[in-house]
Amino acid sequence: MSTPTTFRELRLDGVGRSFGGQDALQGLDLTIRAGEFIALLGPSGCGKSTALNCLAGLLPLTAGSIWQDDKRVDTLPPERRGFGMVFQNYALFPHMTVRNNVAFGLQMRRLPKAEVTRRTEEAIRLVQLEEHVGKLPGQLSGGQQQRVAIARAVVLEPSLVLMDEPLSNLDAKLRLEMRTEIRRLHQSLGLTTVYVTHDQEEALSMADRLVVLRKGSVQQVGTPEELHNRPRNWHVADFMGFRNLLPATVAEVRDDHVVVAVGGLRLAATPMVPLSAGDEVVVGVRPEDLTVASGGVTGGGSPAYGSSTGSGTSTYAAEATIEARVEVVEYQGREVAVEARTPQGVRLHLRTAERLAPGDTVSLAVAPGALLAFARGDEALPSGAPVLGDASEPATSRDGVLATTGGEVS
Ligand SMILES: Nc1ncnc2c1ncn2[C@@H]1O[C@H](COP(=O)(O)OP(=O)(O)OP(=O)(O)O)[C@@H](O)[C@H]1O
Repeated sequence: MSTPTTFRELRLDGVGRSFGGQDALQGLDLTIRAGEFIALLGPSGCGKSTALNCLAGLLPLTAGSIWQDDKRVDTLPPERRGFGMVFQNYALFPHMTVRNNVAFGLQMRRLPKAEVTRRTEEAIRLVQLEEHVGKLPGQLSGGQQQRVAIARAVVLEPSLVLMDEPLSNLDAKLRLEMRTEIRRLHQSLGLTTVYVTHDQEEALSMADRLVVLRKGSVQQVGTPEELHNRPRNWHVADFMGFRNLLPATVAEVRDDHVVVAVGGLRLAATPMVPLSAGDEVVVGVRPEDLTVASGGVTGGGSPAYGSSTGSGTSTYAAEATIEARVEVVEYQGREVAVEARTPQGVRLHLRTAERLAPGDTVSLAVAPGALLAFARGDEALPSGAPVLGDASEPATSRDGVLATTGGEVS
């Protein structure tokens, strides 16, 4: 089956939608190139589904326009846009077999019987459901049902496929399998796909480009690598796994980094925006970029993991370190997720293969370049953000600054 993409690009121009005067989506500018896989990503209520429904034609716009090359399409009804849709609730016809569910759209188009049969069989083969063609949806697993929904959408050879959290009803293992499956179909059929999810891992692993939304506004558009390495602001960073977000003050501006005062510590950070001394910022680092310094564990806690003197995993042992006391340890297979607190009251999240136990004291180092500094803005940090002691009074001298900029953030 070939799915000819019938446009070069689809352009959203200042697209907005409000409900009773409240903006659910505002000023969405986005150009989707044919063949791209775009993920709309963001927390619940940020406007992802609104954006998708505007694209689909299920919601009229209250601002802006949508263009397929030179043709305006936001004024067309859904059925004339030629887009395929796959939703979280796959809404298959329960009394129809898999074959008939997939064939239904083609029959509605009154295509010749032989063509309906040929295209239906091909779509079923693509989603690997040949053995199940005669079954009713109720006789299939959730993943198989979702495959039927995908076959039903792609059999119509849509110019654009819209997917709204299609995997959220599936268990963790199936979700992983279907991710690969959807990506494979996207590639092999040459589809153009817009995929809504709140799962950053899903978005990063599947999409060519991500659009991060927050409160109805675009925060950043970029490739997975760009968003992962250079989140534009701390809201995007929060979504990209920077679990440690701390309010801080810029103490000094140096050539390629800034020194920030944070919870009684002085740390070197990579500025994500131009900064001056005295600026209020948010600094962020991922749990996996906080490493336990060599020989940096002192036992003393409960034996949940067996307290350890730790052989150390850090390559930055020569640098200054942050002392913290382990409070919570969660087993996560090869690694543990740890919550620890500094004497100044800074709560930190880290991931480590060290066998830590609550009560242990650890010396932590920040991986070079991994601490990023963002403009503060006037919004509260996310709940669960580390708790601070006194951030205004650096306790350590200039010599105690953690050198974190040995490796540039690309
Ligand atoms: N029909 C509606 N009437 C009024 N408000 C609405 C309507 N649909 C959505 N909203 C509001 O618009 C905002 C964005 O909703 P939307 O469903 O697009 O978010 P979302 O990012 O898809 O969230 P989720 O992941 O929870 O589905 C929310 O504040 C929501 O309450």
